[in-house]
Order: sequence, then C-alpha cells, then structure tokens
Amino acid sequence: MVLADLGRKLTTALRSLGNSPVINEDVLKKCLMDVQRALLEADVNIKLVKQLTDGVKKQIDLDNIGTGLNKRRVIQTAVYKELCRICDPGVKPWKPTKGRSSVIMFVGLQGSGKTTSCIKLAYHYQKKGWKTAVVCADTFRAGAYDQVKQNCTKARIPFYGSLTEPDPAAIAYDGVEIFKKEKFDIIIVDTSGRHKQEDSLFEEMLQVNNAVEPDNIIFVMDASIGQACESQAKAFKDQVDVGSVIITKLDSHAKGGGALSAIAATQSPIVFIGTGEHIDELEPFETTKFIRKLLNMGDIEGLIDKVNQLKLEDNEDLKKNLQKGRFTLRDMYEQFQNILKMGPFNQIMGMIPGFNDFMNKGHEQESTKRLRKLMCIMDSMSEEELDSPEGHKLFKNNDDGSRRLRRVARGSGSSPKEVFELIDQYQKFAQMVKKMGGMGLFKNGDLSKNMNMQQMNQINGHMAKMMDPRVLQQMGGMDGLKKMMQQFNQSDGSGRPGRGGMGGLGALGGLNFK
Ligand SMILES: Nc1nc2c(ncn2[C@@H]2O[C@H](COP(=O)(O)OP(=O)(O)OP(=O)(O)O)[C@@H](O)[C@H]2O)c(=O)[nH]1
Repeated sequence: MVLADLGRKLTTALRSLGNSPVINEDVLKKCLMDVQRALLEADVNIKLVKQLTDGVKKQIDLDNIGTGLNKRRVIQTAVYKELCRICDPGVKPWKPTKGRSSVIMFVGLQGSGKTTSCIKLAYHYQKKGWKTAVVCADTFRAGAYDQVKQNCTKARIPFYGSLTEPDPAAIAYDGVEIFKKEKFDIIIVDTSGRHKQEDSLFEEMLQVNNAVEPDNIIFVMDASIGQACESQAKAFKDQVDVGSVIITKLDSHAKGGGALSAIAATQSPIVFIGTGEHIDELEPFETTKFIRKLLNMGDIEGLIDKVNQLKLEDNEDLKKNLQKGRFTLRDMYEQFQNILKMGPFNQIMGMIPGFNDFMNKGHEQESTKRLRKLMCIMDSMSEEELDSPEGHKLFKNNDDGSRRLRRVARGSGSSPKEVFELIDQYQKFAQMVKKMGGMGLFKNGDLSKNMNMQQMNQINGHMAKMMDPRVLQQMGGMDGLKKMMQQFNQSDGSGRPGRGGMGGLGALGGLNFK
C-alpha cells in the first residue's frame, strides 16, 4: 500500500486513544507526538507538522466534548481534517470534455516516470470509454519510442512517433493533428526529460508546448526526492503553465509524505499517484479519499466507481439468473473475473474500511494467485456443471459426485479438498442468492432500492457467515459490514452498486488472506 508505514503509524497512534480508560491532556499529547513522529519520518516538512498539531489542539477542548467514544471520535476527526488541509492544494484540477479533442502534455525530469505515466493515463481514460492516443515526442532518450510502441500495442492504445524525425516539436504537431482529425477525445503527448533542470530541456518543452497548444500540462514528479519536490515543481511552473501533477513511485518511497505535502504547497492539484510499474498502478488522487485510506477509514465511493466500471447491468444472463434467485458456478467464475478486472488487489482492499493491514504486495500476490487457482478449478468443470442451477449437488453427497469432484481436482492439478472448499463456498453463495431472490430483492436484476431493515440484516448475516472471519474482523465486525452495505445501497439510488458490492464481497469472502 502507498505510504503503508505512515498509515500504520498514524492508525496505531489514533488507536492508542481507544486503549486509554480516560482521555486527558497527557493522553492527547502522547497521541499527537506519535502522529508528529510518523509524519516527520515520512519526510513531511517540520513547519507543516507543527501547523497540524496546533490545528488539532485548536479544534479540541477536552473539557467540553463529552467522554470516551465521543472524545476519541473528535480527536480522530480533527487529525483527519488537518491532514487533509496539508495535502490539499485547494485548486480544482482540469478535466477533459466529451465531444472535443483535448491535448495533455507531460513534462518532467528524466526517469521521473513520464513515459510510464503517459501510458497508464491513456489506459485509465480508455477503460472509462474515452477515445485515447499517445504521441511520443521524446527524441532525447533512445528507446523512449520503443517503450511507447511496445506498451501501447500491448494495451491496444493508438500511438504516434518517429525514429527518423529529430525535431520533437514536429513529431508532436504531426501526431496531434492526425489524432485530432480522427476525432480522438484525449491525445497525450510525452516529451523528453533531462537529468536536471537545464535550459535545453526548458527550450524544447516550450517548442513542443507552442506546437501542440495543450489543454493541460501534467508535471511528473518522482516521490523519492521528498520535500525537494516543491522547488522543482515551482521551477517547471515558472516555465510552462503546469495544470496538474502526477507523483510517481509512491509505492517504493517512505519520503512520499514529503512529496505530497510539498507539491500541495505549490497549489498544483495532484491528479494521480503512481503506485507501481504496471499499467494499472495509477490511482486517481483526491485528498479526502487518500487520507481516509491512509487512516484505514476506506473509500466506499471509489469502490462503487470501480464496480460501476464493470458495467454489471449489461450482463443479461446474470440478471436473469438473479431474478430467478439462481446463481451458477459460471456466475461465480464471472464474479472472480470481475474482481481481477477491477485492478490491483491492494487498490481494492485499500478502499474497504479496516483493510490497510492486508495491503502489502505479498498479500496482493497471494490473493490474486488464490483467485486464479479457484478459476483454474472451474476451468476443469464441464458446461453442465458450470451452468447447473444447483452445481454443488453434482459434486456432493454420492459416489457419482465424489467421482466428478476427483476428476475436476485431477484436471486442474489441485487436491479434492481444494475443490470441495470451492464447492462449499459456492453453495453458501447460491443459497444466499436464492434467499434474496425469494424475498423479491432482484426485481429488475438489481438489488431493490426499497429493501427494508430486516431484509438488510438478514443479508448481512448471510454474508458474514460466508466470509473469512479475519476479513470480517478487519471490517469492524457486523457493524462495519452493515455500515458498508448501507453506503453501497444508498450510493446512487440505482441499486446497481448494491449488486456489485454483493458479488464483490462474496468473492472477497472466498479469498484466503493468510
Ligand atoms: N515503482 C514504480 N516505478 C515506476 C513508477 N512509475 C515509473 N516507474 C519506473 O521508473 C522508471 C523510469 O520511468 P520512465 O517512464 O521511463 O521515465 P521517463 O520520465 O519517461 O524518463 P525519460 O523518458 O528518460 O525522460 C521505469 O523503470 C519505470 O518502470 C511507479 O509509480 N512506481
């Protein structure tokens, strides 16, 4: 997870409030000292850290905020608000408009992650349905064009570049013109970098700028330089009209806290953060959501957005099955596929309240591996088994069933116990869907908007039974699960996210986070 160390330390400091029988000046002081230490270790500027603690103290009057739980909540909220304040540049970022071509130009030093981020951004917009292309105007680094060509081809993103034209402004102009004529929504222009801020870099940047007249300029900043980000961002802003910032390599640098707060101080909106080398390791940055995730408070809205991107409402077969209260092994397979499509596991887990502890790369790889293993088992099943309304009955309770179970185990290179566990999980899920269908909760293929409290509690109870107990505990037990499901259901009134949430949670419940 991004800034995992900082998140853990801040959460521990705030949790310590819960361990104290009384919350007085001394307890508050100790908690704030731990918060300060955590921020300084993440390289946040000492002046900002001092401002944060002063701000928290100003918001809190221990004598007049009740007792126990209330005091804890008030202190936590005050820390949350102050953290948001130091990371929020207070400027709204640029957004593309449908129906016209927008040109986004990338600038930054060599090796900051420009080219990687250009492709990641193109992929991000493409997944959201925008017609997107990349122009490689980096003629300085041999290999930049090949990098664009290779990665864009893999992700099916149209690209333009030249191995023979030496003038980056000419390449940028030609590429943008071609894609504008072809009515692309978003045209991303990658430019050259240099090892340090030097005149030749800025001159070239201005020439490309004049050639393509970008709608937005994104400055790419490597998190590893921490607080030094501020002066570098200012230097680029002095030369061109930098509209927004991407901070890269936040996955690998403890100094990320310094980079985030320093950039915010230049009043440049941070729009995305790079969280790995892979194409989908780019996360939209919004201060409040980021701080919520950092403090282990989750980001349900972000999760709903991810679920909506899956367009579950377009899956007519699933819709029909749900209406009848049916859930087949194939439906479960597709839910697992959806989870994998949602992006890196640690991003998804970070959006669920209480899940920071699971968000290191080791767990991510293990969870993805387990999901793939379950899918591999289902790949060895016959069409009849996958589409049966009661698939579990074909594998259980009689000789024929155990023969089929052993055959699937052999075919998928797994043990009969693993296949049995999968079937067991599926059976629980199918029973829940049957019950929900019986209650008439999938009237239009979606979870009904007007589900009453009793029905909601019943569903939560079923879900809790299906989940790994450690997963449930991390979510804050039944109360946490209930709160999250309520948020899902209330999210946009369409009921869509509710169903996605159910599918997503069901699959998560089946995962083993050991
Ligand atoms: N861990 C991690 N590595 C990243 C991230 N973004 C980029 N990188 C890596 O950083 C290195 C440099 O990235 P590039 O995209 O080639 O850098 P550039 O800014 O385009 O460099 P020039 O084209 O020479 O200016 C590559 O090895 C990338 O894989 C990130 O968010 N996390």
